Amino acid sequence: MATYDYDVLYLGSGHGTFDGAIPLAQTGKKVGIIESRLIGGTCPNRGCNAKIILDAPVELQRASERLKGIVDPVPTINWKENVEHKQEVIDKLPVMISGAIESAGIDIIKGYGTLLDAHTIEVDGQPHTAEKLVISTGLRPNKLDIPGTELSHDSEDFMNLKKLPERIAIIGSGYISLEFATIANAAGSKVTVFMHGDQALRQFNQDYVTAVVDDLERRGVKFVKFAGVSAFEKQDKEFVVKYADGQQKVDWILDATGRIPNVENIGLDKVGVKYNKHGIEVNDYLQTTVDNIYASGDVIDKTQPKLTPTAIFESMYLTNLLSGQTDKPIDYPVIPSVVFTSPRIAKAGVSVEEAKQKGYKIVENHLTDEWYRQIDKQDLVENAFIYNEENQIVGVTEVSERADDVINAVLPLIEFGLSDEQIGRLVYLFPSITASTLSHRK
Ligand SMILES: Cc1cc2nc3c(=O)[nH]c(=O)nc-3n(C[C@H](O)[C@H](O)[C@H](O)COP(=O)(O)OP(=O)(O)OC[C@H]3O[C@@H](n4cnc5c(N)ncnc54)[C@H](O)[C@@H]3O)c2cc1C
Ligand SMILES: NC(=O)c1ccc[n+]([C@@H]2O[C@H](COP(=O)([O-])OP(=O)(O)OC[C@H]3O[C@@H](n4cnc5c(N)ncnc54)[C@H](O)[C@@H]3O)[C@@H](O)[C@H]2O)c1
Repeated sequence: MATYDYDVLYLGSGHGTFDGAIPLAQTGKKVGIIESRLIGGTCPNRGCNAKIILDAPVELQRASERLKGIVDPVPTINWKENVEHKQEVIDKLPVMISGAIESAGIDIIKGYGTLLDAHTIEVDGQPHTAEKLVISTGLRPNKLDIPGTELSHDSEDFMNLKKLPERIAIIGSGYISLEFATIANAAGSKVTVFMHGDQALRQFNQDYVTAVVDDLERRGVKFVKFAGVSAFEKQDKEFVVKYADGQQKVDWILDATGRIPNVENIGLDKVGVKYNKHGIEVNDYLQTTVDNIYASGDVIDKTQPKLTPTAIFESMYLTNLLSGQTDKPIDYPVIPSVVFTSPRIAKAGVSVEEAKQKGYKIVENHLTDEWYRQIDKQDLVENAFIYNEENQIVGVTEVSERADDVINAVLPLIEFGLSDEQIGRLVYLFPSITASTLSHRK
């Protein structure tokens, strides 16, 4: 039998890898991780963690704005300090994650890996072999294929800006666009969002999205629908966005038109791992078209949302599969999702749209005047609970400043299909967002 350097070798070190690789090594497997950039991947270093730190002062500013007269004055955001604070907090993350990886006895191999054959990944001319490989190379920002595309920037560049540009153009109207439009607008930049069509955040309840977009418009963000952005140009110190109805001068351009899988130039074709423009093709065991090669995280072509909780769940599933603790296919739980605008929009399970198609019961609540939400004078609180034929909650969505907490609170009720009687036995702290929200569930 062939001997390899490792039992399992991961390509990429994000959440699709490290959450599962650490417990896998603790089962006694010899594990290696190859990473070309910062350990921990996108989420801690240039995604979720970084973004939510930049957003914290926006939350504070919004709350002070609503409590004007009680809390004065409404704070302004010091961009430079905010970015420095973000950096100080996130700089510790790759160090901490590397420490946890190495304490578990895992080798970290720094460099860009390319598959040579089904058991070998080469880094800087050095082959590393393993019985099983896990490809977890994530996504990278899309770049519009238009003249002047090199003049635009990505989400990572935005979060590292030392000075906030006076005028920012954001292309696209998905998660990154709306979250960053919120942050830049609150910090004082003039933002224009160039939309592909006439709908932002298409995966979310459109009534809630419209309310958030209207609020951003009132705050000065301009939305250009069916923009048909065709070119970027540089004129002296300014940049010009050319679009269907004309052109607009700005100081900085953010291309937020989606993220694409890192599947090229890593040797997948050579070894026969199939992929397409959505990512690597896997079966229900996260196994690729080559038996001993698996994939995990955002790089997989999947219907599940490409988010950190999904990547963590997949890497933990592979821990169990590759250590022999399960031989069952992956069984995804309900994966919640939130867009960190202010107010936020969050959801889990069956959507209102699907519920209408299926004839499910929909309980809609307008909770702006509810006493708990009036503590900080929230001016937009709407939610919807979806019930199936057995009267179990199968979906929930909310727009409010606390929408993320609400969805987390309702999630176990959906995932475990609790009956009304069982939910009645859950006694929550009072006063609290969970107690307040669940009292309006039916
Ligand atoms: C701006 C932004 C904000 C986000 N906010 C949220 C959020 O609030 N909540 C949420 O759930 N999700 C959020 N996400 C998504 C989240 O970051 C991803 O779902 C998550 O990071 C996926 O983990 P992963 O391990 O699959 O990929 P990644 O974290 O991208 O890790 C892949 C790693 O592989 C490395 N790599 C690639 N190719 C090679 C190679 N050939 N050799 C060596 N190394 C290689 C890369 O350098 C990278 O470190 C956000 C993403 C972005 C961009
Ligand atoms: N809160 C979160 O969980 C969070 C936050 C940020 C990012 N993310 C992750 O990162 C991924 C990428 O975020 P994103 O906002 O870049 O992608 P996205 O898929 O959410 O949005 C892309 C946007 O670009 C638009 N677009 C596509 N092609 C275009 C074109 N040619 N011209 C103009 N617009 C075009 C789309 O219509 C859409 O509005 C998300 O899907 C998500 O997985 C998650």
